[in-house]
Amino acid sequence: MALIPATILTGFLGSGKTTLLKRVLSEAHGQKIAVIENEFGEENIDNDILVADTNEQVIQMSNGCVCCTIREDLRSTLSDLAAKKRKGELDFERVVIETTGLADPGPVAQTFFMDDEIAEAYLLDSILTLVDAKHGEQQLDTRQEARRQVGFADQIFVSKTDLCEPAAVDALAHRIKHMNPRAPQRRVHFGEVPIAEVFDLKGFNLNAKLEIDPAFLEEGHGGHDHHDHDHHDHDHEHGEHCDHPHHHHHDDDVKSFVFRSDKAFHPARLEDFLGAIVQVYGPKMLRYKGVLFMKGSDRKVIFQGVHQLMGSDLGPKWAPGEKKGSKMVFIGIDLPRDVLLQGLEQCLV
Ligand SMILES: Nc1nc2c(ncn2[C@@H]2O[C@H](COP(=O)(O)OP(=O)(O)OP(=O)(O)O)[C@@H](O)[C@H]2O)c(=O)[nH]1
Repeated sequence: MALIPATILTGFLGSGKTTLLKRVLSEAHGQKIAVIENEFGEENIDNDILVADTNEQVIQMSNGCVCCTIREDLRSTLSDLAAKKRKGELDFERVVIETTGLADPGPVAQTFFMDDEIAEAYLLDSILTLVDAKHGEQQLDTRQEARRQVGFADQIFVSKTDLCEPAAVDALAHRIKHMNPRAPQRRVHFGEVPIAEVFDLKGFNLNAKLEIDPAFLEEGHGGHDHHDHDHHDHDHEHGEHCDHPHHHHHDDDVKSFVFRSDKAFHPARLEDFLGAIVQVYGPKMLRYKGVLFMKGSDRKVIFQGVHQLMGSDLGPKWAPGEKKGSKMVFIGIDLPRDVLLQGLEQCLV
């Protein structure tokens, strides 16, 4: 049986992975694509954002990050998918794994080489990395995950250049080129990219990966980092603070929490509250998004933001009989959870 091509889609929180994937899925006429969605935090909002027509199988992997806590889940999900395809129970031609924005692509890529069963069923086609032109410099300065995502990329897409001065975009492109001279770069506007630049790149070159991380294929690498993104106070869990790439403490200071309610939001109140919150806490708000139940609207409102920049779109109509309600996820550093949750309660009708 032919190997199933697999693509790993990475990029820091809010860099535009889902936007690009949504675009690709709606453009991939005739191609059947299985998507493995991994989200940081307990709520999978992207499910509501991605188009879910019959050509795609979207498999959710929440409550952990594929690069560490739920890496075994990734292996078994890939194994199940391949078995179902073999038996004719599922029909798809390729797999795309959208990682969390905090994932280290190394351990995710390793899954395709460490396990014989996976290696015999799949061919890792490429690692695609999105870089947010607006926030990229800062993310690369402060987050090791962001640097590793660039380092491991076979192809880099720079998003949100529309929000930046051309000189700033050029400087970022130069920096990325320096970090990863091998990967071609392309600027993408809201995920608009020819499908030929996304699939069948045959970009994954094991030798290049080994240069980045000599321990890349060592047994057990990454697999014993059982840390939990929602877990507090575990900086000292491993009893060491070295910069060794195996100990990617990407969750040390990043926490997430969820707001849920069955009541509708009062649109103006919510807008005022969020506007004020991002003024104060924007720099610490790495990512927030939600599906909202708004008073006076028969459609879902998809709301999301990165730092101070936020926006909303009208989503699909609430289906007849569907229980209306809102859910929002906030991912950030030292966010005042109670202030946010109580403030949001005040915005309900
Ligand atoms: N201005 C602008 N905004 C963009 C562009 N691409 C994506 N966005 C917006 O950036 C926000 C984040 O995009 P997503 O595609 O959800 O990012 P993501 O990487 O999937 O986010 P996480 O999975 O939460 O890490 C959304 O509001 C997008 O509409 C772009 O090229 N320009």
